[in-house]
Formats: sequence, C-alpha cells, structure tokens
Amino acid sequence: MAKESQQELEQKHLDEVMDKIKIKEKSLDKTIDSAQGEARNLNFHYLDDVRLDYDDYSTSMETALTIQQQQQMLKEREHAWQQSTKQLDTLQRLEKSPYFARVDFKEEGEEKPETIYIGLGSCADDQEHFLVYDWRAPISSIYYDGKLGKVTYNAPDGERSVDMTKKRQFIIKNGKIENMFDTNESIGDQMLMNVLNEKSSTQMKSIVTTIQREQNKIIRNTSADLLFVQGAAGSGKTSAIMQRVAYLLYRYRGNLNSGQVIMFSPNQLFNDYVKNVLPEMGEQNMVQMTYWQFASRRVPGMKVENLFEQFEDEKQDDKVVNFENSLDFFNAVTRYAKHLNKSGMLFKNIYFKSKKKPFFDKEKIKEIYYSFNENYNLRNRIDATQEQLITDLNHRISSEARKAWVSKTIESLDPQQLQALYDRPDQEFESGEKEEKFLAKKIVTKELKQVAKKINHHRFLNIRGQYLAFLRAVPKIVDLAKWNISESEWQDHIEQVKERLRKHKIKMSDITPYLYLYDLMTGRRTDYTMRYAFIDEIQDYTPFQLAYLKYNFPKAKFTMLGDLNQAIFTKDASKNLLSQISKLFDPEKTDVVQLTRSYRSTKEITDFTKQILRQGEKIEAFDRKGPKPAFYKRDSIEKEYRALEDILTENDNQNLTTAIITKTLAEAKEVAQVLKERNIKATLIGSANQRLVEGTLVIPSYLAKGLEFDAVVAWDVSAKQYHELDETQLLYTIASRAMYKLDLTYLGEKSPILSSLKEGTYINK
Ligand SMILES: Nc1ncnc2c1ncn2[C@@H]1O[C@H](COP(=O)(O)OP(=O)(O)OP(=O)(O)O)[C@@H](O)[C@H]1O
Repeated sequence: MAKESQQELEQKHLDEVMDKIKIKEKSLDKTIDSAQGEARNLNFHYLDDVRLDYDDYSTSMETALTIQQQQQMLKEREHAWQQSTKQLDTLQRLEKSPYFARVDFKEEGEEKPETIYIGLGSCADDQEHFLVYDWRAPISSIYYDGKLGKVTYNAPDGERSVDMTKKRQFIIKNGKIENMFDTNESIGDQMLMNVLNEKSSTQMKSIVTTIQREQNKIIRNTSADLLFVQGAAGSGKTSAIMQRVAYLLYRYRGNLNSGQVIMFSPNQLFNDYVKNVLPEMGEQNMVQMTYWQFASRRVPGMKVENLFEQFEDEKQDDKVVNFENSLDFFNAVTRYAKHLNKSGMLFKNIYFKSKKKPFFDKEKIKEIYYSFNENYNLRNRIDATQEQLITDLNHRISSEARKAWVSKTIESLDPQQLQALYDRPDQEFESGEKEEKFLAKKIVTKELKQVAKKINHHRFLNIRGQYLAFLRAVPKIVDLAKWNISESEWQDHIEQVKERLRKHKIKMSDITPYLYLYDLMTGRRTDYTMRYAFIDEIQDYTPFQLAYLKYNFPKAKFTMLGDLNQAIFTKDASKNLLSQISKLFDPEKTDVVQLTRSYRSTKEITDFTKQILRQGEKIEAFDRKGPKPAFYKRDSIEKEYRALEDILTENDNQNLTTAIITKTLAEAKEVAQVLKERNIKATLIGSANQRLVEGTLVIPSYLAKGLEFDAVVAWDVSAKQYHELDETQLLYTIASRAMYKLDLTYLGEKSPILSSLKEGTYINK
C-alpha cells in the first residue's frame, strides 16, 4: 500500500483513539467531581456525626471508633480521587499526541500479529483493551531494543521472545500525523534528525521518542548495584538518567517514590536546566542537590570552599589534595575511628556559670567514655556517656542549689516571675527554709537545662580537635612516602587546616573526611531511605567522596555517569577513577556501559572537538550538518571584541542562542561589562544560583558543565590562557557545549592544545 493511504489509515486510527481518550476524560472528570463532592460532604458532616462527649467515659470509646471510621472513609475517597486525577493527568498529556510509535509482533505459535501503540502513558478502553502502552511497559522495550525479527524482552514472569514484524514511528502534532516512518533500525535516524534539529532551550527535553539502544540499556538496568556509564560529551548521559528515573518510578510504583531517589548534579544551574523533564513525563522530581550542598548543610557553622573557589584556586592539584581525595585516605579514617574505641578520643569541658571551673571536666568525661567495656562500639559509648552525664547532672542539683548564685537569682526575681516557679498559686510549705529549698531547686533545674542540652547535643565531643588529631596520626597509619609527601609538607598542611578551621573554613578536600570521621565517631545513622543514587559528571568527584556517598546511602543502587575527558576539577586524577570506584562494589554487580555517539553537536563540531583529546577517544559523530568551527585570531583586544560583535550579529540573524564561555569568572565579568558598554544585550551567569534566561549568555567554564547552546563562542583560547596540558579537558568541555555553531576567538597565539588540529576541520576568519 502506498504511504499515502497507509497514513490515512493511521490517521483514522489516531482519530478513534483520540475520541476514546476524550470520552474517558469526560467520565473521569465526573468521577473526580463526585468524589470531591463526597469528600466535602463527609468533611461537612464529620463534626455532626462525631459527637464529642469526652466527659462520659463509656461513649468516648465509641467516639474514637467513629472518628477512625470516618477517617478511613475519607482516606479511601481521597485515594480514589487521587487515582482518578492521576489518570486524568495522563490522559491530558496523551490528548494532543497519544503515541509516537507502533510495533507489530507475533507471539510464538500465533498466526496473526498483534499491534500496539506506544506513548507517554498507558490508556485502556472500557473493555480494558490497551489503546496506548506506556513507553516503560515491558513490551515497549522491543521498540527501543531490537531490529525486526526475533526479539526478546523482560516480562514480569521472565524473558519472552516474539517476532517483530513492523516498527513505525509517528510525528504527531495537535492530533494530526505530520509524518511517519517505517524502520528496521532501533530508532530511525530520520526521526532522530527531526528531534535533534530543534533549537536549544533553557530547559532540557525528554528523549522518550528516540531513546537509542545503548541508552535503553542504561534506562532499564535493574540488576546492577553500580551502573557506570562512560560517555562522550553530548552522548545523552544526562538525558538517559532522567529517563531512567522515570522508568524506575514506573517499574517499582507503589514501592518506590521520588523521595527515595537522589541525584547529585554539577551545579544549581544544571538542576534548573533539568527540572521540567520528569514532570513532563508525569513524574515528580527526585531529590536533587550538588555535593557542596550535601556537605555544607551538615556543617552550618562552617564555610565550605565552593565551586568558584575550588576552580579558581590554582594549587588544587597538589599531591596532598590528591592523597586526601583517595581511597587510601578513606581507609585511614576508618582505621583511625576503630582505634578510637580503645583510646584517643578527645573531649571538651562543659561549663556552667563559671568560665574558669568546668562543670564537667574533659578528663572526667574521658574516664566515663572509656569506662565501658570493649563490647561497646563508638555509638553505644557516646550514648552511654551521655546517659551517665545526665545522671551525674541530676545528682548535682542539690549541691548546686546551695550555691550563692541561686539565692542571688531568687532575690532578683520580680513577684510575677517568682509566682511562676510554684506548682500551684496557693502552695504551702512547712517552713520558710523548705520554701527556699524548693525555689532553689526549681531555679537550678531550669538553669541546668542548658547543660543537659549541651550533653544531649554531644557538645562534649571535640570534632575539630579530633580531625586535627587524626591528621597528626596519619603518618602512623599511611606511608606518606608512597604519595611522595614529606613529613614537613604534611605538617605544613595540618597547620593550614588548623588555621582555616580557626576561621570556620574548610576546603573541599577536607570536608568529606571531616564528615566521615564525625559520622564514625558519633555512630550517626546513615540514610537508609534512599534506594537509588545518581551521580552525574562523576569525573569531578573524588574516590573519597564516592566512597563516602556509598557509606552514607547503604541501601542505594548507584548510577554514575561521566566523561573522563571532561574532568575539570580532578583533572588527570580522574583517569584511574574507575578502577578506584570498582573497588567499592561487587564486580559481579557492576555494569559498565559506553556511549560513544554524540548527539548534541553537528558532525563538524564533534569531529573538531574530539581532536582536542589527544588519545583519539572513540567518539562517533551523528551525521548532522552545520558550519565548520571558526577561529578568530586578532592582534588587539579591541579587534577581538569587534570579532565577537560580528559573531553575535551573525548568530542573531540565524536565530541562534549564543553562550560566550570564558575560562574564569573574572573574564566573564569583563566580557559582560564590555558588551554592556557597547549596548549589546547579554546576561552574565556569574553564580550557580542564577536562572538560565533566553538570549545571549556570558558564562565561565565551570558553570557551563552539562549545559548546551545553539552557538558557543569560546572566548580567548590563546596560549596565554590555556597552556597547561591538563587544561585540555577544560577546552574540550567548553567546545563540546555547542550544538550547531562554534567560534573560537584569541589574542596573539593560539593555545598549544589546539595546535595539532587537522586542516580542513576548521576555518580561520
Ligand atoms: N536518544 C536521543 N534522542 C534525541 N536526542 C538525544 C538523544 N540522546 C541525546 N540527545 C540529545 O543530545 C544532547 C546531549 O545530551 P545530554 O546532555 O544528555 O548529554 P551528556 O552525555 O550528558 O553530555 P555532557 O557530558 O557533554 O554534558 C541533548 O540535547 C539531548 O536531548
């Protein structure tokens, strides 16, 4: 049959489905209205029906039962109502474009193929016959996974095999089939091309209709404890995670909710960028935070080095930092904490009234702490110490009541305050002395509450001191020579940490060991609620941080995604990250997936950017055409700015959104300022707390992570700016943000990192 008439038939089917959806919507609307009405009614009569008669004991039991029954009914109604609203929500999403694919397949032994349509949600007609299958349903997997012929998928009762006879894709807009393709490939390139040709936006899009086979593997993996995805820039790692979360929430619905899924993302801007993907698929967003937020909310009194400081601090890459980021160091903390069970725990005095004489002396606390036998672990020890201190505190109430400050306090009270101390207004006492004793006790008990609070909050622990003591003990635990660190270098480091702690500051490389030590010392309970943890841009994490995350979320399965070529914080140390991480997980339960095809950029840009990476990493370009990347060599800053102006005008004329990406924040500020003076509208993204907006942006490299733009201007890629070999990853990250057009300006000499590009893969302008 000609495509035309096929399309007519499909349009007819589509019209029928849409009609049925509309009818369903109407009936659901009614159900919701009446459920709401009933709930309201129930609430309204609630107070009438429940006659609260608590004075009479015999009826109070009855009252309680009535309340319970009423509440149960309300809950059920509410549940039905919620179900219906959820369904209505799905239908409304399906209404305009109910599905995007069709597959025909024959079950074994069957003659006639079955046809199913796949869309963003499921919908069945009144006879419970599915009009549309959710893309996450087991059977839908064959659409993404296989070619025509024999294919298998995982049904709830195990693997099933079917013969797929047709695979058809639709582009449907407002109820009309605009185009359709029959394909044998996983997902036809034509459909993908259509999607990829769309313009960039400030919000990430869902890729449901064109998920690729390799990506599907990531999305539907349920067996691995650690799923590690190494993927080139633009290969859809982030997109795949978002789809995976949606998939998991569907697959385990009823048992898994979005609050049990956590995602660590590179920065707040990025969170903003992806925030609509899940809601558009009808799911709630997971818990999302940056590692910095995760760490710093635990230490409210301290200033943790932030992204900006971390990036702009030149000395980041030294050997001490590398050591502190390692698993060796993690193990050192673990060993040190174990040893604390025998000795070495430090304590602080607890003061009350007098600043000179402690109320509880640290030596005394230590004695209590170590008085418990060896079977105690650190957590029990702290609990038992806390209990003992509270008991001691209570014993000291009488002796404290005899102190001078107490009678002075009583004298200073006004009649009202004094009155408030009595149990009853007309309380009588045998003698004045007894009365005074009574009041003194009251005052002391009240005042000692501060001490009790300190005890209960474990203020007797000396966490900072303990961290420093640990650092001092490190040379005894680890052979520092192995890390090429001398005794005196280590001592210097300790002094620096000490000095920073004194100012309530801590570096990124110290905060995680600090928290880990604290957790072990106090036996803080780790987070058992999280079932899935996602870590994007894994290359910017240290093995220590990953080990800590694993410790902190013991029940979670991990999905880690990254591109070791984009390590802009950990640089070369990231190269052996994978081998370090794999030590943390059972190898049997670790799956590694490689994504090599890059979807973000045109072939011209991908072919250009991959040359920046010397090792000739496996990166395949997707065959989409665009202009070749262009270099603008200029010999004065004025001319460089003029070139920038020309590029921006050209991009504007082509309706492309441009991001000017600079190396540092200071540069970004400067470029934004100059553009302003020249009356060119551009928004400076100077902090991760800002919003992405439409129009031209000026943004420093480390904030551009994970984002993408129609056009990128890599500002000043001169030899002066990028000269270290380990800045390769940085340049690669910048250049690979471009989807369609990439321009690179520089003053004087081009960076040596860009010197061996093949001729013909770029132009000079
Ligand atoms: N299967 C797909 N269908 C359509 N578009 C896709 C697909 N996979 C990826 N893309 C698109 O490619 C672009 C890059 O995807 P994404 O940001 O997820 O890649 P990434 O691997 O996280 O990149 P990076 O590491 O560089 O940040 C996005 O615009 C995304 O929509």
